[in-house]
Amino acid sequence: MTFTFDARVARRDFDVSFTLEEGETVAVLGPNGAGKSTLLNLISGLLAADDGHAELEGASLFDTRAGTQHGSKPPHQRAVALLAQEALLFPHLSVLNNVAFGPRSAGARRQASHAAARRWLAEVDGSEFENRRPAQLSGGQAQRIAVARALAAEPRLLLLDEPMAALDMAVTPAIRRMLKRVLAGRTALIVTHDILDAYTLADRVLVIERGRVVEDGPTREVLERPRTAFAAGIAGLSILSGVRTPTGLRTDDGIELAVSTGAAAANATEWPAPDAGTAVIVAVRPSAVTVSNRPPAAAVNAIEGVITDLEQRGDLVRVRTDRLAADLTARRVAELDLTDGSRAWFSFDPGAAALYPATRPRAR
Ligand SMILES: Nc1ncnc2c1ncn2[C@@H]1O[C@H](COP(=O)(O)OP(=O)(O)OP(=O)(O)O)[C@@H](O)[C@H]1O
Repeated sequence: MTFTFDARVARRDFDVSFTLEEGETVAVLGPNGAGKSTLLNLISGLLAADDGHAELEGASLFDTRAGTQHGSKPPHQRAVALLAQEALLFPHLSVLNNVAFGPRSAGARRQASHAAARRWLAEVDGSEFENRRPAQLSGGQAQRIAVARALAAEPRLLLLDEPMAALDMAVTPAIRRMLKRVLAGRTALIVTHDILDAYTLADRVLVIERGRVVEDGPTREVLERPRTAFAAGIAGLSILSGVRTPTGLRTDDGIELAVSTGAAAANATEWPAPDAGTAVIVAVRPSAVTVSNRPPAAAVNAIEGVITDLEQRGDLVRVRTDRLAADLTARRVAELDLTDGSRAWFSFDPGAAALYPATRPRAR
């Protein structure tokens, strides 16, 4: 294990433990106020835990169990680099000297630190800016330089706090590509609200809610078989929980649903279908859901819902209820006269849903 973390902060109701393998990039997802920044601040040394310990490649970052002599290491001695939303470059230094700052602070001579800085600038496609001042860079260019500066300090763990959130949408694909390159094989945690970042950059996903880890698993596993409403929401799926029956499941509110789990099913589970009686979850894509004003005669799975929200998404409208959501054309929404608070029937084909155990098998 490269990194072990276990900490509590009572005044923030925070209690989180997890480990990272060498070279693993993990996306941290969670709603506002969940504790994502608290986690990064504890690791980087900007916040002290009431109780807990963290170890990076055998070196203790903090350990409340060990008494004062093994207490908390100051941030600059942790071999951890934190990349914030804003680039936060030193305004009075050139780009080259910004990137050379880490190696210089670690004792490298001017020439060696400049050579290292040029290597990292090339890595982020930022060589052409080496003589500029931060004020002469666009947001995307500044963020590239901030990445080079963080990496030039040769951290053993890189923390990224929504690194693309403050950028113009037009530059995010290029920055995401650059991050994919530099994060390959690097031990890193990236806080993001973006499912594309998670898929592109992370091997694994941790979902944090109310100061607790509520999901932890390989990226595809968490985003394609979510167990919590938050993960389902970010993955754009509707989930219903219930108990496995011979033909599908009975939801917690007593609705019988049929779900095909054979190899021919669209979302066949990768492990044997759960036994009857076990707690299961069914996930349905809004694009697979049909909406009608009356109970559909032939539909196997039909659930009546009260519409809570209508959201225009490109050429479709996502119609949400407290149970299922559907993507419909605006014309269809008008034909069905759907508005907030109105009732409708939402149905889906048994082969269009994924059924899986409510508890995730342990990844490791
Ligand atoms: N400086 C602070 N002092 C006291 N409580 C704080 C402080 N900062 C955050 N909190 C509380 O700690 C909890 C976790 O907040 P945190 O900022 O870590 O969440 P977050 O997941 O990073 O949220 P966001 O996505 O909004 O940035 C919240 O209840 C928050 O109100």
